[in-house]
Amino acid sequence: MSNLIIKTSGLNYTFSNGFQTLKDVNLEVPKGSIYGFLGPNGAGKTTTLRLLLGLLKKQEGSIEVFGEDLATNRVNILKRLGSLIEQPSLYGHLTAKENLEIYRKLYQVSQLRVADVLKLVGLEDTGRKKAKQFSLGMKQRLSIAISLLHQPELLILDEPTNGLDPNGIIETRELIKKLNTEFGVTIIVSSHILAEIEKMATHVGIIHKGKFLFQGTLSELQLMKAKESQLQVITSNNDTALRVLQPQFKVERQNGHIILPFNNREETALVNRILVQEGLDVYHLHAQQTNLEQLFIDLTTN
Ligand SMILES: Nc1ncnc2c1ncn2[C@@H]1O[C@H](COP(=O)(O)OP(=O)(O)OP(=O)(O)O)[C@@H](O)[C@H]1O
Repeated sequence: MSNLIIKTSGLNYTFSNGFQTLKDVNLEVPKGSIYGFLGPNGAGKTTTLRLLLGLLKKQEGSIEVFGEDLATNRVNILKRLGSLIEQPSLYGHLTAKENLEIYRKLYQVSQLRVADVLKLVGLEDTGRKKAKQFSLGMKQRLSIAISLLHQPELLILDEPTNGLDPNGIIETRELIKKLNTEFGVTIIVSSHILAEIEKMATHVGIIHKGKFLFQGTLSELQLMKAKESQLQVITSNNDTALRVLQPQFKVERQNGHIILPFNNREETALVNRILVQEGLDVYHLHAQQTNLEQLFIDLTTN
């Protein structure tokens, strides 16, 4: 059996106004991953996630979740997943426990589970405090607690850190990581902030204008881009440096620097050795690590 928890093939989706939002989306979420689903606003993330939950009716392509066809096994599939697409209604005048108690009854889950999820999201000590007095991060953790009541194997979170203050963002991110590493929950989390995904995802899918631009592990993404990274060099005599490096490297002059492709640290050390052996002073030797933010811009503007 495949190790994919979600697999879509050739998903297309057009809204009734004729706007094609998704174009041949092939989403592959491996079991056990934190899958960062990245894309700028309007890229098609929410539409994709709503399709996965059966909240929008599929038009073209196929959707498999847990190896089962969503079209024919929706109820079974939904029993095994939790989601936070729109905020669940929290009752401001009730405590965390009382809020959970309401949803527990709705989902027909054992009473014992309330204490479990409260602990899981770190709200076990909130006692009589009402939800309306919670910080944004605490409210978000309570919302996630609700989606965890029925012990889902898969969690689908649409922009869970959106609108949170920095503390709330950290709390939510740490919770996502904990659910994944300690409890083995596979999580697909959407975001338009690359740096955010970089801090928690194991796998990444980048969507832009309804099309996938990249899908793979976070390190594959970094590796792909690192190949285009550059090493910047400034020495006491750049003409000489250019001459001695030329036989071995593809060197160029640029704005008072010398630049060459950055491949690995060993090559950086070799460049340094060659220059020093030539009697040059090396003032600056800097590998311009491609920052994923830049990559995101590259990937979405091409
Ligand atoms: N009900 C609708 N009718 C028509 N167009 C829609 C509808 N819902 C969304 N769209 C359009 O589909 C595109 C994708 O929207 P979607 O919400 O999936 O994007 P997103 O990546 O989740 O972005 P955001 O973070 O802004 O929600 C957008 O251009 C949006 O305007």
